[in-house]
Order: sequence, then C-alpha cells, then structure tokens
Amino acid sequence: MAIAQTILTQGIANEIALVDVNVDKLRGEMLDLQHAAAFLPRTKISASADYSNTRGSDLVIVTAGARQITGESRLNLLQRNLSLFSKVIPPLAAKSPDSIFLIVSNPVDVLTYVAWKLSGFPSNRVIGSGTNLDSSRHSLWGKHGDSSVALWSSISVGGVPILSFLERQEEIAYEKQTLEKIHKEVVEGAYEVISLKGYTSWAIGYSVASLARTILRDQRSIHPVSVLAKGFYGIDGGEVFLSLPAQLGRSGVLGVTNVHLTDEEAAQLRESARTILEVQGQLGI
Ligand SMILES: NC(=O)C1=CN([C@@H]2O[C@H](COP(=O)(O)OP(=O)(O)OC[C@H]3O[C@@H](n4cnc5c(N)ncnc54)[C@H](O)[C@@H]3O)[C@@H](O)[C@H]2O)C=CC1
Ligand SMILES: CC(=O)C(=O)O
Repeated sequence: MAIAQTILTQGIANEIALVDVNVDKLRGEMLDLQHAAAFLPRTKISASADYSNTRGSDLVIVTAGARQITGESRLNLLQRNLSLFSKVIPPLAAKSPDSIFLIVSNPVDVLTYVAWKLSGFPSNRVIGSGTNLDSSRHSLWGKHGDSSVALWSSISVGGVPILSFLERQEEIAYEKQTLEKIHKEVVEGAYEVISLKGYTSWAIGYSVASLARTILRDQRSIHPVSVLAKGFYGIDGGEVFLSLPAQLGRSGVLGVTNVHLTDEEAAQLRESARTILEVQGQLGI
C-alpha cells in the first residue's frame, strides 16, 4: 500500500489495479484511496481478487506474501512465499504478457528468479527491487539484506573517492572498522524498523515508486536492482538474480553498467551469488 500510495501521490501512473486475496481489506484500501482522489493527481484506482482486473498492465509490482516477524531473516520466508508465487505469477503473466515484472516480496533475489522461471518472460522484463532500498540506507550491491556488498570504492564526496582519500591520509586501517560498522548498521536497518513498528513500509514505497517512474517514463537511469547477473563481474556459477547497477527504461533492463570494483568487493559479490545459488539449488524449479 505504501508503494501504491507513493505512485499515486507522485502521479506516476494513469491507473492502479490492486489485487489481494483478503477481499475486505482490499476493498477498504481501495475506497480509502478513492476518497483521497480530490486531493491527488487524476488516477483510476480499481481493486479485485480476480486477476482479470490487471489485464494489459505495463508494470506489475508483486508484493504479496508473508513478511518477517521480529528477528526473522528474509530467507526464512522462502518456502511460504515460493508456494504463493506459484499461484500468483502465472495468472499475472497471462493477463499482462507484455508487462515488466518488478518483484518486492522477500527473499527478493530468489523470488525474482522464481518469477522469471514461472512467467517465461525474457530476463530484461523481470527485475527485483533488490538493493535499491539498501542503497538509500547506503551504497550496496549483491543480495538484498544480510549478505549485501558495501561498495566503498565507488563512493565519493564532492567528486573525491572516499577510499583513496582515506588511503592518502593513511587512516584506512582505523577507518576500516568504522566502515564495517556502518555496513552492519545498514544491514540491520530493516530488522530495527521491524522490531519497532512491525514492518517496513515508507522506504520501500518511495524506493519502488522511483523504479516505477524510471521504467514507465523511460528515464534510462541507473539503479542497483536485482537482475540476471550471469556473466557480469565474474559471476558465472549459474542463473542468479543479484543487484547490479542496471540501466532501466520502458523495455525493462537496458544494460548493466561496468563499474570498477576492488578485488575484495568483486569476491564478496561472487560470494553473494554463491549463497543465492545454493538456496535456488534446493527449490526444484
Ligand atoms: N524487498 C524489500 O525491500 C521489501 C520487501 N518486503 C516484503 O514484501 C512482502 C509483503 O510485506 P508487507 O506488505 O509488509 O506484508 P502485508 O502482510 O502487509 O501484505 C501482504 C499481502 O499479501 C496478501 N496475500 C497473501 N497471499 C496472497 C495471494 N495468494 N494472492 C494475493 N495476495 C496475497 C495478503 O493478504 C496481504 O495483504 C513480504 O515478503 C516482505 O518481506 C517488504 C518491505 C521491503
Ligand atoms: C523488509 C525489507 O526487506 C526491508 O525493508 O529491507
């Protein structure tokens, strides 16, 4: 709902079609949003448990599924959300065969792979929200959450790369601990919000709305989102979706940008890929 609300207030779509199995909650949310219409850009809002309601969509954002309870990992949701995806993805793909899928449900990288397999779509039209959100918490690639990779080498302030600046000041040994502490705080960011308010919403709402704007308006800007990563940055162990700097536009993923990584960062990225491939190997799809 945070994603729908942000798309609505920012006037990104002409029409929003909501789908959920909980029909009372769905109708309640639809009516509440419709009652806000006088104060918003003109957007048609519809809702139904029937997937026909989504027919001919340009962009399909998938958020259905179980969410973490306090302290629970994203990966722990996999079995529940995997069986849910087998019910949700095929009808969505059938109703909007030319759409772009944007997957948000967790664990997002594995479920983006699952959505790709179940939809039969070409890989450029299946994207996971990935570390676009983590990157607002910090500059990260790889697997969304626990084993994300911090890209210190690509962060600059006023055009000065942070790492080489610290190296020149001979402060890198001391600062390395600080950098690791910052990365840990980012990784734990969602856990903290979930322990305090029960779920995360506003950040993912704005993060996914920014992706929707880039795609629907063909802005061709670069986002760290989960894409088919095979062949990039030495990732060659199998078909895996991981966050890489992808250029997005009206046809989905237009390309992946080649950014210089340190050997350590590249190795961490490949380790992220290995972790996901291990999990995928047990899925049987
Ligand atoms: N990738 C990211 O950065 C983020 C991912 N998430 C993930 O998004 C998912 C949803 O989280 P919330 O919106 O907080 O949960 P929520 O519980 O508020 O909403 C989930 C909705 O899915 C619906 N649903 C369940 N089975 C369905 C089915 N078969 N068909 C259609 N709808 C169905 C439920 O009725 C419920 O309304 C979780 O997996 C969560 O971990 C949430 C925030 C950030
Ligand atoms: C829940 C989740 O994945 C996040 O807010 O990062």
